[in-house]
Amino acid sequence: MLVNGIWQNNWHPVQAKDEQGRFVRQTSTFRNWITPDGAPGPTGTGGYVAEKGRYRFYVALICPWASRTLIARKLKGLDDFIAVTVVNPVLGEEGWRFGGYPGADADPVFGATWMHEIYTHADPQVNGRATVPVLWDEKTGTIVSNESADILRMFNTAFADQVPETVDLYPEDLRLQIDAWNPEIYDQLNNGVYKAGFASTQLAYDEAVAGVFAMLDRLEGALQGPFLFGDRVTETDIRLFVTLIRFDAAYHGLFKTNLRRIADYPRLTAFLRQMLALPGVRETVNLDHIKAGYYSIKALNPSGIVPAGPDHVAALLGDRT
Ligand SMILES: N[C@@H](CCC(=O)N[C@@H](CS)C(=O)NCC(=O)O)C(=O)O
Repeated sequence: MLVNGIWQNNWHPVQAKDEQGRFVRQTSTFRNWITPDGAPGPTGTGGYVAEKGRYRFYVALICPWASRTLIARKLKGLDDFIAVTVVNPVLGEEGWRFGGYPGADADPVFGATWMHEIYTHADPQVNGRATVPVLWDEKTGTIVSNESADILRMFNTAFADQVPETVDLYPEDLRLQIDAWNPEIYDQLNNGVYKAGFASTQLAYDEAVAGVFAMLDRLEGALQGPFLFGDRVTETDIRLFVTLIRFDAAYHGLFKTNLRRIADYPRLTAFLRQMLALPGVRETVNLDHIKAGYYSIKALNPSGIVPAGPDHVAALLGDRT
């Protein structure tokens, strides 16, 4: 991590924990918004006008937080508006790095080696972890946002008058439901699997696993299909999808969330198929990056061996049974 813009060699790839051994995720540091006219968004300062080609998006395909924003970019038809740079899925000795793995890109802006260099270009005194995703403004040379929940929402609205795509991922009439489900799904499931995986006490692990499966059971009961709130796909579906699609291949084994697989839940499995059938969503799922990335976490898998299976994405797509 970075302290006053200096990379710390004693950083720990596992994030902070509380006194009971529970994993604690850092909060994001850059919270500005791209808006149609550059007016400030709900947080941060203004000046970030929705201009085609102005912004670059740094992501890791292993990362569920980055992936939820990549899916929004696809569903909103923003491929030609916002360029993407994919980092190496294996967290290196100085965090995320560029290139050196199939499907990982070089940094086209600075030719940087490490993601933390992008952070110090934005703010030479920056403090905190060099996380992905990062939304970079090529015009002012800074980070607009490194908070995926905000980025998902700004992709929903900022370029709306410039693209033909009409899908609304945060529609007015569903906001109450979306705002009620999002934090619970986040706490028990999206971040819940990490709390199980990085627990350093039995108590913290037991608590987290109970939360994960309580939420999966609840979702299995609530999903009438095709999506959580009916016929329309919303940001809650995207937030749910990114964890479910990683579950059987990574969390079930590495994070020990192994009471059941998603494949054991018929409705959650049908939901995954629906999501994968949406335009562009399949392209955001890279099982090789997901497995290589998670199984390279030395604290959890010292040998670094990546398991052979399962190829559940192919199974979901019907390539194989
Ligand atoms: N609040 C952030 C969290 C992002 C996050 O934790 N990203 C992880 C990868 S999935 C990361 O970059 N970790 C590197 C580190 O913590 O050093 C968001 O949702 O955008």
